[in-house]
Amino acid sequence: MVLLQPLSELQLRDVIATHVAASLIVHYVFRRWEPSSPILVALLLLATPIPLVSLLLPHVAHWIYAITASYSLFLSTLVLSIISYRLSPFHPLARYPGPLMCRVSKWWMVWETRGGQQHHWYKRMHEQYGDAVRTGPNDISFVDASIIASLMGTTGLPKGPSRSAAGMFPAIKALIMFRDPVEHAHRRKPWNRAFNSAALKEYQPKVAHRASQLVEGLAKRNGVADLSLWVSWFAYDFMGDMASGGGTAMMQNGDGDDLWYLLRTGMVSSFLFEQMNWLPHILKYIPKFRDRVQRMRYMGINRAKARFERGAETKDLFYFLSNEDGSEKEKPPMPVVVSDGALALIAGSDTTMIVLSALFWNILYQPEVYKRLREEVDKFYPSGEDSTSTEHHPQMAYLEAVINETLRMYPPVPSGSQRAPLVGGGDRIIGQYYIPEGTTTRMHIYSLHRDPRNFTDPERYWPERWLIAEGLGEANPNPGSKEGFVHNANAFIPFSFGPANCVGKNLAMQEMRVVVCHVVHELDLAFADGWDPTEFEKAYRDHFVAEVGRLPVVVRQRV
Ligand code: HEM
Repeated sequence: MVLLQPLSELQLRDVIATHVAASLIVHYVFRRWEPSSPILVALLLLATPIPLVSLLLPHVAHWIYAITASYSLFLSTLVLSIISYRLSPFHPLARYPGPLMCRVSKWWMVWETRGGQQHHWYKRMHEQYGDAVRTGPNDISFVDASIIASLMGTTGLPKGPSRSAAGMFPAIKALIMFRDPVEHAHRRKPWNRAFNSAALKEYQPKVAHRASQLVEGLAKRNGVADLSLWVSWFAYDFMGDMASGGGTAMMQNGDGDDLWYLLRTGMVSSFLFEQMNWLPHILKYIPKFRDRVQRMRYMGINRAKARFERGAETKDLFYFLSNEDGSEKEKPPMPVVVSDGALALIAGSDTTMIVLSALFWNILYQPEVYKRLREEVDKFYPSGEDSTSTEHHPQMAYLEAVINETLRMYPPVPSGSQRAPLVGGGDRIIGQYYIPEGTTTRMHIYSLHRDPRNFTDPERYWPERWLIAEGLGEANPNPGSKEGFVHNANAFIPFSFGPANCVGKNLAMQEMRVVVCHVVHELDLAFADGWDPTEFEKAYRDHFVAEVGRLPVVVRQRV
C-alpha cells in the first residue's frame, strides 16, 4: 500500500506510478477546466513535479538526477496521455474524419497554413474528408450549407473563444468579443440603430465626399497608381469619418504612420489567436509583440477618444454608440464607446478595401465584364449626372452582381469565424452533427462559396450567374447541361450569418456601390504595362481577414 508507507521507503516502481498518476490528474485538469492563465499553467506544469522529486531522491545518486528524471517522467507521461486521448476512440470527436496530425495538435494546422494559406488548406481538407472535418484536437470545420441556420442562427451556437485578444490587456471588451448571446445582443443594440436605413441615408454625404476624393486623387496621378493602396486609404479615411468624426487624410498625405502595416501585422496575430486562444496570454509578456498590438489599438482608441470629447457634431456611428441619439436611459462609459469605435475602424476599413481591390482586379482581368458594368453605369448616370448618388442603385442589377460575385470568390473573412457551445452549456446537436461542449466549429466560407454543389462553375468569376438566379432575362449558357444551373443563395454568407453576423453589412454595400459606380463613371483604368496581373491572385492570403496584393493600374480621366 503506497499511501501507508513512509515516503522515503517507496519502491522505485511506486515512485514511477505516483508520477504517472500526477500526470494523469494534471491532464484531467487541463481537459476539464482548460486553464489559460499563464500562472496557473506554469503552476500545474512546473510546480506539480516538485514534491515528486523528493520521492526519487532515495533512488538516485544526486539531486540533479532526481530533478531531471522527475520532470522528464512527469512531462513525457503528460504529453503521452494527451496524445493517446486525442487519438483514441474515447475522444468525443473521434468519429469526425481529418488528418491524423490535426487530432494530435493544433500546431499542425498552423504550420500547414503558414504564409496565409488557410483558405486553400481548409478547402483541400473538405475535398478530401467531406463536409465535417476535424481540423484540430477540439475543432470541426463544416462546409454543409444545410446547417448554416442551425449552427449560426438565433438558436445556434454562440461565438467561439477566438476573439480573446481581450485577455492581452486590461480589457474593455468590444462588441466582437462578447460570447454570451444575451450580453452580445445588448451591446449590439446601438450598432443596429447605427446601421438602419434612416441612419445610412445620413451617412451618404460622407461616402460621396470620400468617393470623390478617391476619384480626384487617382485622376491627378494621370499615370500609374497602386489601386489597392488607394482604396485602402479611402476605406480608412471613410471609416475614420464614421467612427471618430473624421480628420484622417490618407488620400492626401499617404500613410505616414504605417497604420496599414500595423493593421496587416495585427491580422497575422489574429489568425494565431484564433487557432490558439491561450497564446495572447503568453504573448502579452513579450514587449515587442505587446507594443505592436498596443500601437494598433491606440491608433483607433486615440481617434475615438478625441471624438468622444468633441461630442455630437454630426450623425455618425459614434453618435449612436455613445447614445448621443438618447435612445438608452444611460450613456455608456467612455472606454466602452472608444473600444467599439476602434473596432469599427479596424473591422470596417480592411474588409471593404479587400473587396474593392479584388473587384477592380477582376473587371480589368475580364474586359467584357468591365464593358458591361460601364454600360450600365453610363445608362443610369449619363454624362454630367452625379455618380456618387445612390438614386439608381436599386435598379443596377449588374453592379450588384459584380459586387456579389467578388464577395463570393474573395470573401474578406475567408475562413469565417468560430461558433462553440458555451462552457457549462452542455453538448449540442446541429443537424446530423454532435458537437460536444469544448468543441469549436466554423462554417468555412471560402470552401462553401467555391463548392460546385452550391454554384455552377465555382472557380469562374461570372457575375452573370446572379442575373440568371434572379430571373433577370439572362440566358443560361448551359441550358442542356446535366447539372443545370446551380445557385444556392443560402450558401452565400460573406457577411456571416445570424445574430453575430457583420453588423456593418449595409454600410459596406452602400460604400462599395458608390465607389465602384463613381470610379467606373469617371475614370479609365487599365493594368500597368509590364505588370503580371496573375501576381494579384497569388498575393491573396488568409490571415483571419484576407490580404490582397498590389494593383498597379494606369488611370486616365474619362472624357
Ligand atoms: C465587405 C465588407 C465586409 C465584410 C465582408 C464583413 C464581414 C464580416 C464578417 C464575416 C464578420 C464576422 C461575423 C461573425 O462572427 O459571424 C464581421 C463582423 C463584424 N463586422 Fe464586418 N464586414 C465588412 C464590413 C464591415 C463594415 C463596413 C463595418 C463597419 C463598422 C463592419 C463591422 C463589423 C463588426 C462590428 C463586426 C462584429 C459583429 C459582432 O460581433 O456582432 N464590417 N464582418
